[in-house]
Amino acid sequence: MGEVDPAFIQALEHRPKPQTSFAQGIPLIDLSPLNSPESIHAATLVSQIGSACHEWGFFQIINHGVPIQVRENIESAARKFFALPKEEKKKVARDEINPLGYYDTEHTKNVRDWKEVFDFVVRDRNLLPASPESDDEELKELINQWPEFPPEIREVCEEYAAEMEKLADKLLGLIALSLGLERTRFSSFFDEHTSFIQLNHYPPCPAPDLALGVGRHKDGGALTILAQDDVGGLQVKRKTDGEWVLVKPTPDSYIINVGDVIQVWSNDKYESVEHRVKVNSDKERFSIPFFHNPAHRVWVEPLEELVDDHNAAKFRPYNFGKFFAARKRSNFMKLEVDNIQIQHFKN
Ligand SMILES: O=C(O)CCC(=O)C(=O)O
Ligand SMILES: [Fe+2]
Repeated sequence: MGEVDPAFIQALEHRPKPQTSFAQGIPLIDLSPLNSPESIHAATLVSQIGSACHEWGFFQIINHGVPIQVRENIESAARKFFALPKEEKKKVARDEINPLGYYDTEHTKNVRDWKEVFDFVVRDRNLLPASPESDDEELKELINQWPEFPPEIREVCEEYAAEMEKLADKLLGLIALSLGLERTRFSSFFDEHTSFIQLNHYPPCPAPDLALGVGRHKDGGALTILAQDDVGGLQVKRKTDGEWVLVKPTPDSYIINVGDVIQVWSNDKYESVEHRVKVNSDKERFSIPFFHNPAHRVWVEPLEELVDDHNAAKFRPYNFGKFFAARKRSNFMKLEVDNIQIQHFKN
């Protein structure tokens, strides 16, 4: 196995096949009708979003309204930060008390990911349950740790986060409409949202056929908005045939995916789809996901409008904060048990 620590090695059935071509058919959706006064265009957009959520669980958007400069600023700050010596990055290392900051030890399904990360929350000093235990009512504050270098990092991250909140609001409105609900149906769940942003760096890997940048997983929040660079590596498990397909990078676009919470709210009409990240032996890759999560107090369950006598609720309610705390703990260290999944709440 040469230079690669066995902690990174995927089981045989999860190793990526060599793959050079990009997938066809992942929907590319133009959001410009949102700025058009003609509602006919907006109706087409809503149906495109609905089909994409139903058929793929993933889509890309263009003309999304996020200024290119805001994205370039955070991308450039991320490159500068990850280029620092490890000792410098470790000055803002996360630990068991504070889960935010820098780390290079994430595990997905108990195999180590080939990446380094800087995490921050969008609402600083936000509250989350202190532990996943249901009888523990203690809450803890999430506090961002900002690096000293590059000096602009805090400002550009906060500017980017504000744009992501606006975009997420628009997307949630479209998703609500596509389910036949009011545009603002989801709004109250996000009043004190626990959304966070990750700066990801995937260094070149000497064993790209054995390790993964991020192992297969589903996102546990409501919605993810991902900025990926032009290297490529994100693979989605295509619903029609279960094949892992590579998402083609499109300049100035964002990749959107439905998370577990929308799967539950929609009572399985939309599905949170598995995905993973392939690494590369010669190129490093950067990506920036924004994970839009409800407030910790929210009990996630199928929406009453989408449940009736013919369509029973497929999930029992679960508390979002406790779910999130359980996920965070299993990412932090290698555990002997599988991490929590919405399947555990299936009726
Ligand atoms: O880097 C990427 O392309 C995706 C990362 C991802 O899926 C995640 O962090 O949840
Ligand atoms: Fe993900």
